Amino acid sequence: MSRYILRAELAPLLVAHFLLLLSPTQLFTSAPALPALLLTAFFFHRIIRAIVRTFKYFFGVRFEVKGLENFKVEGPAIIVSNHQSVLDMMGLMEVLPDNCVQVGKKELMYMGSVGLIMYLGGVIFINRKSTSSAKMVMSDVAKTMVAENVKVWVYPEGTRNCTGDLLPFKKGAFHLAVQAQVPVIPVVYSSFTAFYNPKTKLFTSGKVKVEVLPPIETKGLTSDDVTDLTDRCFSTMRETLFRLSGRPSVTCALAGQKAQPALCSLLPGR
Ligand SMILES: CCCCCCCCCCCCCCC(=O)SCCNC(=O)CCNC(=O)[C@H](O)C(C)(C)COP(=O)(O)OP(=O)(O)OC[C@H]1O[C@@H](n2cnc3c(N)ncnc32)[C@H](O)[C@@H]1OP(=O)(O)O
Ligand SMILES: CCCCCCCC/C=C\CCCCCCCC(=O)OC[C@@H](O)COP(=O)(O)O
Repeated sequence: MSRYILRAELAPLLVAHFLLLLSPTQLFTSAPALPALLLTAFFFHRIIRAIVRTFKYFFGVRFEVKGLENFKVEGPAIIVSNHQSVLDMMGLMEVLPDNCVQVGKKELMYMGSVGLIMYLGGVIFINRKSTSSAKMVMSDVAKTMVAENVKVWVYPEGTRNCTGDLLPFKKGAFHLAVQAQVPVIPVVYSSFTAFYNPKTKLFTSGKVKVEVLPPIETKGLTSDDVTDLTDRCFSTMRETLFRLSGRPSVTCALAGQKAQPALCSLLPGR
């Protein structure tokens, strides 16, 4: 089992933390608690996923998912998706494949219990302010994800963006895919703008369309191909985002070239 996933063996401590009933000593000495703790550790990901998936009923958000079969690639992969708000965590759990960890900014680790859940869940924390340190973490991940058969979920925009469009993609996810020679699987969530106001953080009920797109192979690609790969993925995801959000399609005349937003912002429909 993966080194990342194995962080979940600490999950029983989290249960105690929440329940505030048992001290760590009691936790480990209490014989009746042991099976429950082992079960929690073993099923940690499933438990968290199941809990977060219930949130949609309280928030009135519904998800319509297509293309889940595209996750059925043999072995590891990089999953890239658009990131609009913290509500994405519900969308993440709707489709999250097994043995998949996410890349997150390191500040999230210090969010108390939620940070602890993320740590235990195997989130790979990076320092966005230091490209060199983020690159070092990512190249370590490139080695271990193959050895341990783990999929890695990255938000290539690098920050939340609820404008109905995509921000320029950072290249880390694509370097990672090329270094590990694993496919990139794009996942697109339709725009929340119809039901969510990121400034006031107020939202009404709404439906989110999710599409898992076919894997993009990286076998044989080198670091020289990363910019092209990033642009290709950006164009495909942007077209899908617009289609799912019912926005006029961008047949980006520049898509075959460098289709990053600096250029696409010049197009009609923005
Ligand atoms: C069921 C289980 C429950 C578990 C618990 C629940 C889990 C929920 C967790 C949810 C987590 C959600 C987290 C959301 C976030 O935090 S999003 C923010 C953090 N994520 C990211 O930032 C990822 C995207 N960013 C990147 O990939 C960046 O590229 C980064 C690596 C951070 C570097 O940033 P920056 O310098 O700003 O970007 P550039 O892409 O422009 O890169 C600069 C140049 O460096 C080159 N580069 C980049 N990466 C590499 C690399 N790995 N190797 C070699 N070179 C690299 C890049 O090419 C640029 O150079 P050129 O311009 O091409 O010359
Ligand atoms: C007994 C257990 C009870 C469990 C309850 C479940 C709790 C939920 C668990 C895990 C999911 C929480 C994840 C919250 C992560 C927030 C992600 C997020 O949106 O971060 C912002 C970051 O991307 C970008 O930051 P900026 O836009 O640059 O600023």
